[in-house]
Amino acid sequence: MTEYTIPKLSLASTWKEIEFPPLKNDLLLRAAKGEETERAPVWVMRQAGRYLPEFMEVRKSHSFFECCQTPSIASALTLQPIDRYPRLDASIIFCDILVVPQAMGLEVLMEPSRGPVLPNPLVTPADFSRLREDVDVQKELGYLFEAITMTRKGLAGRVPLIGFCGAPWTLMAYMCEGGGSKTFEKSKSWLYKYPEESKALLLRVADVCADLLVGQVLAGAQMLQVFDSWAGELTPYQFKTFALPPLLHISHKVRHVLKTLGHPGVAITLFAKGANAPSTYALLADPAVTGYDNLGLDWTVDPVEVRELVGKKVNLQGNFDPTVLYGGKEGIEQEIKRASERWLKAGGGWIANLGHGITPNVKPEDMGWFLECVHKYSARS
Ligand SMILES: Cc1c2[nH]c(c1CCC(=O)O)Cc1[nH]c(c(CCC(=O)O)c1C)Cc1[nH]c(c(CCC(=O)O)c1C)Cc1[nH]c(c(C)c1CCC(=O)O)C2
Repeated sequence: MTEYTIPKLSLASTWKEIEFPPLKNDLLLRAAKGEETERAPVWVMRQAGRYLPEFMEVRKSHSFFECCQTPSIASALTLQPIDRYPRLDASIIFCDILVVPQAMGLEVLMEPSRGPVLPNPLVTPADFSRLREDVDVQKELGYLFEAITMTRKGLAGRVPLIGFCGAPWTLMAYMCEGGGSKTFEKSKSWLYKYPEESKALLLRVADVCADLLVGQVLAGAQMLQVFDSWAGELTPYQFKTFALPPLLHISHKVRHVLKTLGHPGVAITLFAKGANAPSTYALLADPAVTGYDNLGLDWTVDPVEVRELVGKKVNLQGNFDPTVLYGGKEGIEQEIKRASERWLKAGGGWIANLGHGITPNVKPEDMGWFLECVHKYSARS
């Protein structure tokens, strides 16, 4: 693969001409630069999702991927939580990580009871022949760029807009398993049986991810996040050997291409869920090396302990237990107070978030209360 080929994107030459309303709340962007902000900016993974009645209403008449692929719907869904919760400090574009395998030529369905299903997964490396050689991100995923520009205008500067993609290992897991998995039998056996082919696949996926992220930034995304939801399935050795190189390809390519196009660049967050070995943190501690300014933490770690391991160069995001939202008003308040004290003790840039996505049975008013508590208890005196 030629390193860092400039993707063919319609916005490559025109991005400077798009005019956006000025940003009124820059808390997120400041925390992502390492500032110890007056209180933590807060947003939630999957904040536009099934716990919101207004989301379910739209889903009655549109399939999941129809929502992703129709810019006006994706934009409306992104704005739903922002309209409902004035305390949110960021929006994240409505889409899914699995649009990358789709762009590479695999069919992906979203089944109501099972979640994502890929009816024809990759079984052996011979199946690479079913993947597109050169993925034209503009052609396959241009709808996402359109949705981003539309959404950033619709936000009217209320909060910044985050673009995202899945991490290559997590996407490979879906592409080989054919959907979610408890054992990761198929995808992990690839790492043992076909290590070199796995690396090649991961890099191919990474290249598409990088182009997708570049396109999102040119379209107006003000920050980026890479979701490695299944990083915790890997041994620390496998994370270093298989997951990390393509993650670095993404961040370095995104930075290189944006610079080449005269763009100042944006902060990038890596959420490698479950990648909590001290030796893994050591690999991710320096943004100058990794290209990732922020690390998203899941709820199983303590921010003071992580801060001791990573130092202060990298900013941290997280990591309230997602099930705290089922804890009732008092339970929510107590836990946000307790956990916020740990975060303030940890110091450095902090973006408040849950340690994983918000789940469908959360009551919308409890989400509102959670946000209120974060505003209160994350304040630095
Ligand atoms: C692993 C993963 C996926 N998708 C994503 C991840 C990484 C984050 C994580 O670990 O949760 C990322 C994602 N998916 C979605 C977003 C939108 C932006 C946001 O965070 O609000 C984002 C950032 C919408 C979605 N993606 C999905 C929904 C719900 C599906 C529906 O409407 O039927 C939404 C709102 C579907 C989806 N998509 C995926 C799964 C496993 C599921 C089923 C689980 C579920 O239903 O919650 C794959």
